[in-house]
Amino acid sequence: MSKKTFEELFGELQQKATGDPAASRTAELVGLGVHAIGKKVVEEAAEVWMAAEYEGADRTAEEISQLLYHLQVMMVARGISLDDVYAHL
Ligand SMILES: N=c1c2ncn([C@@H]3O[C@H](COP(=O)(O)OP(=O)(O)OP(=O)(O)O)[C@@H](O)[C@H]3O)c2ncn1[C@@H]1O[C@H](COP(=O)(O)O)[C@@H](O)[C@H]1O
Repeated sequence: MSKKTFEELFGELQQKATGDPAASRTAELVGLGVHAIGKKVVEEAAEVWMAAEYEGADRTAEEISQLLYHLQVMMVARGISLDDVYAHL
């Protein structure tokens, strides 16, 4: 199992965003744009909901990680920093 913090993943995604879309899912998604990323955010949010209602904690945690990943990709695509988000927490 890989372990990284929310902040470490965000730094990695910022680096990957300008890389080769064939080699990086992040670069591919950023290239596809906000509309495509938004659809993934909604899809992953629904999967979190379904896992939480009908599956175990491990599956729910996995879906939450995928939702957080796609939210971070949206942040990178829109030029939103961690501090921009933390300012609202
Ligand atoms: N944490 C993630 C991560 N979570 C989810 N995903 C992507 O989200 C997908 C999960 O969504 P789905 O279950 O809907 O999969 P899918 O149906 O195949 O997706 P679609 O092709 O239909 O959109 C995975 O297959 C990955 O493509 C992630 N892709 C990358 N990361 C991390 O991001 C970093 C950079 O990754 P790259 O940009 O790929 O180098 C690395 O540390 C990765 O571990």
